[in-house]
Amino acid sequence: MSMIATLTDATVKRRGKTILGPINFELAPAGITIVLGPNGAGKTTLLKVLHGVERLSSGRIQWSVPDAEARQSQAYVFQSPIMLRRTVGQNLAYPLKLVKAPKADIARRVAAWADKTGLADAIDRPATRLSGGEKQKLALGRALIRKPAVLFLDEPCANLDGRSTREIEALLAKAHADGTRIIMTTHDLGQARRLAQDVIFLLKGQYHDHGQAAAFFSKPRTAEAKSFLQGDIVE
Ligand SMILES: Nc1ncnc2c1ncn2[C@@H]1O[C@H](COP(=O)(O)OP(=O)(O)OP(=O)(O)O)[C@@H](O)[C@H]1O
Repeated sequence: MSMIATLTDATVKRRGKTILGPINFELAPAGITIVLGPNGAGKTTLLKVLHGVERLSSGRIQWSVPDAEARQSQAYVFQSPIMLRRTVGQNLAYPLKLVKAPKADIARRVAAWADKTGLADAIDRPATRLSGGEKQKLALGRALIRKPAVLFLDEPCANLDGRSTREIEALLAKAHADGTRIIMTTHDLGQARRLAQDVIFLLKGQYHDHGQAAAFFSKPRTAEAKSFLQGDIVE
């Protein structure tokens, strides 16, 4: 299922201050979109708005399917994933239990995803004891196990070593190849270059630029985007 999101004057205000918007754009139905921008630019807020967990102060967001259906077919991976105080296998099984999948189906898919995430040997271990990289892979497996149409990720590789980062990027590339639409934030420009098909560049809560990744990285259109890519402080 492909879904398009349309934002119309989408604005988020907190304590009287506008932290996002007004933003107008249409999110294409496929691909890997990377949201870039300095700290506090509104990246997390935009992701939450798209997923429907951050309330708009004004304007609207409309998915091309009814809201409940859109939410059902989306998954969100937080920067610091919350693990259930249960085993790795039970964490993977959780989203399938919520939708009352048949037991045999759950067992089969949990085994497959433990394998895909490199956690097969840890399947009976408490999830809270995993390393940071393992937790993030588990969170990703738990998000992908229902094959979401859209997957949001907020800095999925923050504080991870190169090996875990590479493994997570491989899982994301595979999910994308299997038809999941990916929208993620990262502070890692190398990662953005490796994964992005298009880039949304936010600045001070504004939708500053949006373009194909190759063009954005090789020929940024604005002075701010250029400075950002050079590693300068942009505010
Ligand atoms: N509940 C809130 N109340 C007040 N201000 C908030 C709230 N949530 C976020 N903000 C502010 O809104 C701005 C945007 O925050 P957001 O987390 O979306 O930015 P970000 O681009 O994801 O930042 P970072 O790269 O640091 O994660 C920041 O200035 C933040 O301090």
